[in-house]
Amino acid sequence: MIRNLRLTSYGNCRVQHLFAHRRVTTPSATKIICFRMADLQPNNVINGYRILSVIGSGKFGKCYTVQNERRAGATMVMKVLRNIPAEEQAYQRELEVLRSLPQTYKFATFIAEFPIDANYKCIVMTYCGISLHKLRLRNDNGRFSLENTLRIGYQLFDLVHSFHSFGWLHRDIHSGNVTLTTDQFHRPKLGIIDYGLCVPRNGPPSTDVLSMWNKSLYANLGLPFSETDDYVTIVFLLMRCLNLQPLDRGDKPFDRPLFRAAQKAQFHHSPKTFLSREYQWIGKLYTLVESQRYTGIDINAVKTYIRSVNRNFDPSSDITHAVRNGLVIID
Ligand SMILES: Nc1ncnc2c1ncn2[C@@H]1O[C@H](COP(=O)(O)OP(=O)(O)OP(=O)(O)O)[C@@H](O)[C@H]1O
Repeated sequence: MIRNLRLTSYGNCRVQHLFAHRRVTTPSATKIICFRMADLQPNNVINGYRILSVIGSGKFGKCYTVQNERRAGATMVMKVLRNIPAEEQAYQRELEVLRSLPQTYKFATFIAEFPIDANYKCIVMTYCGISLHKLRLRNDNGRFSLENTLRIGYQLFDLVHSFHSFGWLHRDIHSGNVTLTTDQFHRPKLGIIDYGLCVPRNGPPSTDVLSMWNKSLYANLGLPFSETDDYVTIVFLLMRCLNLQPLDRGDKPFDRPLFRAAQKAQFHHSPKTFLSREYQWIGKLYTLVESQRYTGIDINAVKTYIRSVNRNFDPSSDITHAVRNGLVIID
């Protein structure tokens, strides 16, 4: 305990010292700045935000939960990113999307932005809860129940539809970017985060090759990204919820883009051959979503189909969760 306190206060001094020097504009003062990621420890204060804990790291940086030091209350997220040209576009896009979205539990929204030094910068945004990826790994069998998977699918089609209505295609929907949060009535709901890969919905066609397991065949081939490609990723996310990896059979080089595209093409042609009998519904859901590629999604038709998977069960009901050893879990 005492050791922790010492470490914390060392870290605090260092960061405050750093900001004191940032206010001085002489060249010699600039040289003193020597921020390291290691300075971001629980209890340190950066620009008025007190760090609570690390919640994740990704391609672009590290994320922390923080609280405003002066107005303790809501937990927020601080994303710390390296200041390098290769990441500038994603950084600017994330800011643009955060600023454009309405204040709701469904999406992260903008709170603040500031540089730490010449090498690092931060975005502070609203906190949207725990990712489905983390929640799934809390279960011994690494999966959610069929009922909760259907509830997740039922909600996600509406959620992505709502995201599109604000003018963006997400392009990176996966279980690490979908969170379990609560609405204003404290009911469990899903949220979508991480907007660095977004493109405007009605902008110039985006033809990046997105060669990833959870992306559509079309995105893997670099064809213009459309709403349908975001919806197709929901189908792959549902497979993950059930810990299914039908495209990655372990015996082939699935990590190679060309091989992956070929596998995707086979799946696209005949999803049922990749899935056992109890999971045929996922293949049919995939085909239903893809069949609407050129007509525009009919969300009600998709939700009606999800309802039909188990007629004794209502997928619009709340996702069931519990607390085990102090951690929220979804069964
Ligand atoms: N607003 C938020 N609310 C809750 N958790 C968040 C939020 N933003 C980020 N996180 C957490 O931090 C993790 C990494 O954040 P994010 O996905 O934005 O980073 P990234 O560097 O863009 O990662 P990726 O590899 O997914 O592109 C997320 O998986 C999530 O656990």
